[in-house]
Amino acid sequence: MHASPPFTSLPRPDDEPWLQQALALAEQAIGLTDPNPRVGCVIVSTDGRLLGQGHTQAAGQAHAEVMALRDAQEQGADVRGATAYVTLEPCAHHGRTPPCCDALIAAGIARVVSALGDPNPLVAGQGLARLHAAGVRAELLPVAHPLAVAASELNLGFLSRMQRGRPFVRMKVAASLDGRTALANGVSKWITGPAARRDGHAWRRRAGAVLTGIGTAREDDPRMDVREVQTARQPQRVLIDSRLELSPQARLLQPPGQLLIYHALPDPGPRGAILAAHGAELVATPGADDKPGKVDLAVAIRDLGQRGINELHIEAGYKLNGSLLRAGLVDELLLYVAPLLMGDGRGMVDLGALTALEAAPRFTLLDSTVLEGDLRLRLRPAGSSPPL
Ligand SMILES: NC(=O)C1=CN([C@@H]2O[C@H](COP(=O)(O)OP(=O)(O)OC[C@H]3O[C@@H](n4cnc5c(N)ncnc54)[C@H](OP(=O)(O)O)[C@@H]3O)[C@@H](O)[C@H]2O)C=CC1
Ligand SMILES: Nc1c(N[C@@H]2O[C@H](COP(=O)(O)O)[C@@H](O)[C@H]2O)[nH]c(=O)[nH]c1=O
Repeated sequence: MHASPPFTSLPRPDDEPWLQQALALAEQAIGLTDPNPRVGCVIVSTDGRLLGQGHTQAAGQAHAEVMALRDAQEQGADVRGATAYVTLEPCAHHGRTPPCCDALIAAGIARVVSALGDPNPLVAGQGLARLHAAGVRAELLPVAHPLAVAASELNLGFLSRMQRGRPFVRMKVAASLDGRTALANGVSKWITGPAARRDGHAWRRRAGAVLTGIGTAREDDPRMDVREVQTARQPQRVLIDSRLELSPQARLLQPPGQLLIYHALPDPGPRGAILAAHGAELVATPGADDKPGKVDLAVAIRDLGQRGINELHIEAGYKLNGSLLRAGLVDELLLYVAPLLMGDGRGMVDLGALTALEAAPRFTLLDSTVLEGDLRLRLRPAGSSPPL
């Protein structure tokens, strides 16, 4: 969903470092802006001086363009005639804050270079059109430009929600060399080392919600919060618990008011009442006839999109992982492999017995990194394309 020409144009060579800087600012908005996108803005004078910069704040607060204009003002810089580099098309609509386009126009900005068009089909292109109509030179990078790709990777969750109505789903798994995620008796702490676990928390922090299954809740009594890295807010915690079997003593219910449970019961009954009294929000999403008594995972994930969740982080056991993968609901696999063998035990993903390799899900490797002796692989389903 991008504005049509005449806006699309290749950046000039001297634009690229400023766009990179705007992207670096946008990265600072990770874990802060949900449900809004992560946006950075840099304002530069015609003779190449940095006048102001900023990134989007928490939802309801200032957007990147306003932060950059404020920064310039605080420094006494005159932004008339300057160029604003933004990682996402400035908004033209009144949301919780006034339109950024108007702020840029009022400040006398002469040129706006945007890495990405607004993916919201209801408003796409309107920001650039409004700037253009006000005499501002509005430019948009071609979608395949590496800086446009970097901007969309940073906002995959927002793009996914706008274009597919559901979050970008990242499944995290910590496994042994022989692909085990728990011993046969359910013990799984810890397979990976501290650096890999800290890295896992950085990915939790990035997400608007962390989702697990009742099997994991039962065996591990996990907290599913962000503790190992600093964060401005905790992601929403989500449990798939078809029959509302969660113990009221579960750590997921602490602190109260932060757990969302999808279940499949026609009537939540006394168990539901107890969980609700412990602060859980219960949502019935019963499956269709082929999965009676089970949560409809696609419906639950779509509901999370409606609640403003851009990136959804899954940390579940092999059963739920298998159901999500088979339903085509997984966009990325974050796999930590630790150098140990665990013998008989639980695998990563329950796919049942496949009879042909053609039916085996294949992945494309995005990147790999070593974290103090553990290996992290980031993979996407082969043939899938990100929601650009
Ligand atoms: N190393 C790692 O990265 C991790 C390891 N683990 C380990 O995994 C083990 C738990 O695994 P597991 O029991 O598979 O736990 P899960 O978290 O996968 O939860 C299992 C539950 O998910 C439900 N489920 C599966 N598919 C669906 C569906 N389509 N709709 C609704 N519900 C569904 C099942 O419900 P139903 O019973 O109705 O079929 C089942 O009860 C523990 O030992 C834990 O330590 C857990 C997380 C991460
Ligand atoms: N065993 C294992 C992981 N397991 C995941 O971490 C969860 C515990 O989360 P918390 O209670 O917040 O600390 C657990 O339920 C499971 O989902 N993660 C890893 O990075 N490495 C590991 O070796």
